[in-house]
Amino acid sequence: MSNDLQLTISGLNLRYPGCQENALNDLSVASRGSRIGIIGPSHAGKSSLLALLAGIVPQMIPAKVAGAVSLAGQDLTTWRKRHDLAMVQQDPVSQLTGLADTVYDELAFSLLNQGKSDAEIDQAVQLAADQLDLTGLLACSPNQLSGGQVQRVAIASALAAGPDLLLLDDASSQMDPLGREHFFSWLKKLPCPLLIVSGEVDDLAELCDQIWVMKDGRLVMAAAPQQVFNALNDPAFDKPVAWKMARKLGLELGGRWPVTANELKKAAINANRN
Ligand SMILES: Nc1ncnc2c1ncn2[C@@H]1O[C@H](COP(=O)(O)OP(=O)(O)OP(=O)(O)O)[C@@H](O)[C@H]1O
Repeated sequence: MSNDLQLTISGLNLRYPGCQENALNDLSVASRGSRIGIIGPSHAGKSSLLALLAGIVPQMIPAKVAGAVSLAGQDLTTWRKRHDLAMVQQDPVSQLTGLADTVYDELAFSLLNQGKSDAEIDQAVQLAADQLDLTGLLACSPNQLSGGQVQRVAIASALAAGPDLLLLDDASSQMDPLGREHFFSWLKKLPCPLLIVSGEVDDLAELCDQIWVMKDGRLVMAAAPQQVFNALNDPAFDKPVAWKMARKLGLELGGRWPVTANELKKAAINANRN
């Protein structure tokens, strides 16, 4: 699989038992690039979409599903049999094994199950810990950690197994501002494709090749961040700070308001030249 996500969804409908409404309604979209951000208000269906891609729905959480999903030209079920997909859910504590005495053991857990050697496990654990800034916490009990630290452990555990695709559902919600900044700059260097649900529109604008906008189980728009935040006119969706500043200062770039710090800088330089 190339680094592009190559995810195609056609006419996807999902309804939980006993519900009157679909959680996903006739969703059709094709990914562009390797890092896709998903935004939307509560109940938009963001978590349901990720849970379906991960196989949690309908395997563990029952739901009626119709439509087609393919990854790299294979249908989702076939792709999942041949590849590793990792998902970090909204509540990181529920994702810890509950069996590990230390953060090291927690990170090693899935690798042990994969039958890796001690040396391979140690190398993968040290690398994942280093990437998520957890090296100093490897000897600690997972029970002693803050919410943001638990989120980083859950992400490092997912990463240690070397997934072909990473799904992150609001995985930075409990991190402090500095932790979140490190986390998003680390995501930029991630070698595998990524689908990330987050309310951090500034970070998503900087990180993502494409943003999917969802509301009430429907896809409202799928486009590059600059296109999305310039076209969205719904108060339910926040705009990046760069967009707000550019609009206040009248700093356009190619007929649109910038959405990243770099774009804002370019627009300011252009304005000074003219
Ligand atoms: N296990 C479930 N059983 C029944 N209904 C569910 C279940 N999970 C989600 N729903 C419903 O499906 C709809 C979409 O929920 P979902 O969690 O996917 O949205 P979301 O965009 O992730 O929302 P949030 O941002 O609040 O997490 C909601 O109406 C929700 O109540």
